[in-house]
Amino acid sequence: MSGCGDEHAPGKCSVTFTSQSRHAQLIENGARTSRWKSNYTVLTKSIGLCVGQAYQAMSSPAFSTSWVPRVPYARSNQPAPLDHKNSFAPKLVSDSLPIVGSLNFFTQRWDFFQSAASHSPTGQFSFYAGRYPVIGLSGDEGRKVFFESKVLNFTEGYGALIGGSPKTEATAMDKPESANEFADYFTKRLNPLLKRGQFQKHVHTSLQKLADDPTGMANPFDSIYRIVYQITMRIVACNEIASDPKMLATTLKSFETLEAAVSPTFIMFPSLPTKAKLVRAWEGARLYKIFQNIIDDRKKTGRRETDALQSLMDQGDSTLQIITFVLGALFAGQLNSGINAAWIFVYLATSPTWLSRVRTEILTVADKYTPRNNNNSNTNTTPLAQRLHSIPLEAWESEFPTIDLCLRECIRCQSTGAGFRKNTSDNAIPIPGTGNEVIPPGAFVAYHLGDIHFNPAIYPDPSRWDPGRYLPDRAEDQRGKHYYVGWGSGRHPCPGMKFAKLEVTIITAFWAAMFEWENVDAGGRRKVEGEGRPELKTNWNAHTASKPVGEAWVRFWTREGEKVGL
Ligand code: HEM
Repeated sequence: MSGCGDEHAPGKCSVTFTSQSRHAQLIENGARTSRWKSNYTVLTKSIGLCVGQAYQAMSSPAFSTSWVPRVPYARSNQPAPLDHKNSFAPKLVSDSLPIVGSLNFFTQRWDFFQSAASHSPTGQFSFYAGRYPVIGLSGDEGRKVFFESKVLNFTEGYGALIGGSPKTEATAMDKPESANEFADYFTKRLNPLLKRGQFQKHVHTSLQKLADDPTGMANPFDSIYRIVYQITMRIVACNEIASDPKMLATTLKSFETLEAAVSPTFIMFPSLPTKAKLVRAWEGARLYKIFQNIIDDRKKTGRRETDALQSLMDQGDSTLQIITFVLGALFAGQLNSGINAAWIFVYLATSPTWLSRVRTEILTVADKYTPRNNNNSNTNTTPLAQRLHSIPLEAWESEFPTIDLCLRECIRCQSTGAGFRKNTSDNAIPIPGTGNEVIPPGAFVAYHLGDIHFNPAIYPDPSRWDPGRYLPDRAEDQRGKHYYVGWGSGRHPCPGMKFAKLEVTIITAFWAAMFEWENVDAGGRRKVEGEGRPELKTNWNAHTASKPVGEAWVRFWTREGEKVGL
């Protein structure tokens, strides 16, 4: 494999994704001897194919080399067809076409999962996504296997079924849990960055700019989404981009193009040069180049900044590790955090009860850290938003349980996608409760989060946004194992949760402290909506958290009396 350190490998070498820094070092050495060759390899093998895949990018801390012996098809790039006669794979769905497999998996994902599960006697089923054999899991037992099995590989599952090809002969075969190593690496890098994040300052400044807009109208899926992007860029990446509106816009556009460039044909025919693949290679290369130029410039000129990029460089991380961390954080976090941060405002506008609870919480915490004034009267003229600057990081993390409930419920309502894994072991994995059904070696596995989150038996009236579900008297999420999987569960909990919660909590608190708002149509007319039932609809067939169906507008104005507190 060119440009990936062949010269270091006595045997066959392939590009895989592991968290082994030794491997990253080999890549770096390769890059020094043949920079263009290496860039090209990274571009095609890593950025073009993988950066557009949020989870896979997150799980690829280093574009590393490995040379492992040839292995059976469970580990090969050629998926073997399911053998229903001998392997006890669950029932094959009826709409499986040659070559393309089940088209509804691509076009009507949630409908497809529901229908397939309901037509199988055990609730488990098989289908093909293009040429990939997939076992669809559902129900308590299916969910347990999905989230708990040690031999189901996270990276390879997402790699193939989000778009791109699974990695061949991956070291993950020998160490199925290598993805966790990355999660550890990621958490170690992320946590110190959060400490000096100065979130409040950045959020307040961005919202003040929004307040200057004379129309008093905003699309939260645009403005809040951008604020999340800018903060994420500041916390996990570099000042050069975060402080430059033009670079922010360019990189966000590349990110969105990459994110959108997933087509069924891309998954069905991963080796064909489809348009989606070319777009991803092109945009991925642009992003890669932008970061590489910044790193190179700092190294060449000795210029230093106080930002995440600098601390990663100072810790001796390689360029590839840095870029993988930064892009990985953006791809795993931006969509989920940006979309959910925007939905919170839409939902809160429908619910005076929860908005009032949120405001009470904000005021209580503000009062705790910045009493209204010394003689304890209500005459403090410091704006509430200003007072929020004194709240310490630890308090933002732990003293906003109401906002946390609101976010938790947003995530449940927006969990439209499926999770993926691959059985990379040589053994069939039994699915308990099905008699003898198994996940054959080499098969992919899919679990739709809606199976639990949209289940009316677990979450009554599931399309209604209702944070009270999680209060102790109802505790709908606590009545069974993995009943709430919005932050992942079992073997792959989300390492970005703390960061995402912090971001969303601070944005929500500042927004609610500064503004009143209501959901309106494009002409500014107020929508008539039931509590927790916005007119905007979620596309439950979407593949990830996504912008709502139809245009989303809020009309907002500065809070009366804001200057004297609530
Ligand atoms: C509201 C925001 C977020 C939500 C709802 C969310 C949700 C999730 C979920 C459900 C998983 C598990 C997927 C599975 O089991 O198949 C996951 C994993 C992951 N998330 Fe998040 N996430 C969010 C934000 C972030 C952010 C901001 C980052 C990084 C900065 C991040 C990084 C990751 C990584 C690296 C993994 C893979 C963990 C592993 O390899 O074991 N996430 N996330």
